[in-house]
Amino acid sequence: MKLFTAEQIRALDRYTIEHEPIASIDLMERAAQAFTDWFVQHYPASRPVAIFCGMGNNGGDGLAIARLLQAQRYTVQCFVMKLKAQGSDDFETNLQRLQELTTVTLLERAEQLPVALPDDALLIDALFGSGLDRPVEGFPAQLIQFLNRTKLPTVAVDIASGLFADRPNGSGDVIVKPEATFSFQFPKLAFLLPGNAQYVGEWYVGDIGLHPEVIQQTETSWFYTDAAAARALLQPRTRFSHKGNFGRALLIAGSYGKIGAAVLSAHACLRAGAGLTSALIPQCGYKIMQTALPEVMVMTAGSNKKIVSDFPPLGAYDAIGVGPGLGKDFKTAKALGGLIEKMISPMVIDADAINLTAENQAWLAKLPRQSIFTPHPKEFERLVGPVANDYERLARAKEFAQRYQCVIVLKGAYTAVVLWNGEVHFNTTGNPGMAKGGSGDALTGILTALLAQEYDSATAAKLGVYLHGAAGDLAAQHNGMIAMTATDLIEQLGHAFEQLNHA
Ligand SMILES: NC(=O)C1=CN([C@@H]2O[C@H](COP(=O)(O)OP(=O)(O)OC[C@H]3O[C@@H](n4cnc5c(N)ncnc54)[C@H](O)[C@@H]3O)[C@@H](O)[C@H]2O)[C@@H](O)CC1
Ligand SMILES: Nc1ncnc2c1ncn2[C@@H]1O[C@H](COP(=O)(O)OP(=O)(O)O)[C@@H](O)[C@H]1O
Ligand SMILES: [K+]
Repeated sequence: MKLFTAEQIRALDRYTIEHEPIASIDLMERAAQAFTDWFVQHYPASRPVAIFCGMGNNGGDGLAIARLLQAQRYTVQCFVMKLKAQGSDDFETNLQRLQELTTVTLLERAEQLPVALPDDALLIDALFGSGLDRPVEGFPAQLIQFLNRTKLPTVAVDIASGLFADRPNGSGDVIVKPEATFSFQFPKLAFLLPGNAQYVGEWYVGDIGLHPEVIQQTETSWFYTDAAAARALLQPRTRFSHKGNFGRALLIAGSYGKIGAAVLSAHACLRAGAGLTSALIPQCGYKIMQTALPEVMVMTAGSNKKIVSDFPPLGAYDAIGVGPGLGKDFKTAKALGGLIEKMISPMVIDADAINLTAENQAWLAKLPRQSIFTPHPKEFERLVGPVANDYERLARAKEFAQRYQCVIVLKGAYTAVVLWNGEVHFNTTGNPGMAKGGSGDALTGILTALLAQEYDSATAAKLGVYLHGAAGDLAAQHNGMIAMTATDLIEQLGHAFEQLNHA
């Protein structure tokens, strides 16, 4: 699915108005109706509702929502933040329509705050939408601070007031903190960035019927991978397949005390469908791996029993994943540098292999094209240096992926898969139960398995990240987010594939 900037969404609105055609006031009514339909499913009519409206089209939505909720027997109080004499045309029309039914309270200055609200009120924030063009100051900021201080559950219309849809806010910006956001047609880029979590809450998207043709034609480099998008990436496994079709995968992982990382990544590799899974691990892990995973072929190499310090010829493998629990011994580093020089097919580079690459930046030029890096935010900063905010992180990842023709998987909630062609694909699966040691090791195994099955790097990364999160979601259903482990996630991979197959 595509993601668009606020400016592009405005253009899509305009095109729809002109070509559907539909009057802009009717498009606003459609948006307000979509919000209202969602709202009545989530919040009971027994709770009083207070709606705070600005004077642009977001405020116009708020006024229409007030009228529609009243028709659904909600008790609604409506406030308009009056900053100027005249609002947008559709705001004014909706103001008139509402005032024929009920009184609207105008808020113009700080002395009118605090506004008395029932203890069980639900707040709807329709002060500013995607038309926000500067940080909020003065009276609007005081009003937002008041709303946040009430601690009453708040739902944002389209986007929380004060939050920029597609560029960074300043650290002191005043922004509504909603428990949920209901957005029109598309999620905003801002929703997918970790720094904005408190300004988004749970987000939902409602279809308002923007013109499908123009959505298809409008170019973007931002996407998100939902079930339909992931389903389209899946290759069928035919009746006549044999293990040779599904590739030989190798994990290079583990060190003394971290053999578990090697076991987890090899286990995930098996469950993600590699034909043959091998592991190159330190000698001290030999029995552990053979016992834990009899399906995995194990090699040990090097004189130091605690680390992997020597790589035998590895030409026989279709895909190699390196890094989980590997450690950063200088002998390991030397062997890894040699491997990177020799390899020609894409590799998965995770954890300590990322940290070692960060310390040996000369390797980057020699890296097989289309290799996949899987850094969490700290590992990414080791690779490229400090970044100031989520937007800069994405920009730096794009630069890096383009320069070294690789894929960067920026891990976190809404993991971003950044491709060498400049595309960014946000993942939609996963949950905080995965923020636990071992989840990342599982991802490395999955990606290596998909590369071994001849998925190209971009597809492997998008599909693998989706399946990893989907398996994490199933593990959370069965074990709960608190108790679930990386092994639980891996054991759900089969169900995650099945679920996707039938999506
Ligand atoms: N036809 C459309 O364009 C549709 C638009 N919709 C709604 O329209 C919204 C966008 O409407 P608008 O473009 O009118 O924008 P807003 O409603 O976000 O408000 C923009 C107004 O606020 C002013 N403003 C911006 N930042 C400010 C600040 N920091 N302090 C004080 N004033 C500030 C602007 O100068 C402008 O007058 C969307 O978020 C959505 O809710 C929906 O009704 C769907 C259809
Ligand atoms: N809140 C969250 N929502 C979704 N996925 C998450 C969340 N927190 C962590 N994850 C996922 O869990 C994995 C953690 O990986 P990583 O940080 O490398 O941990 P480890 O190395 O301990 O396994 C990543 O794939 C990340 O995207
Ligand atoms: K809003």
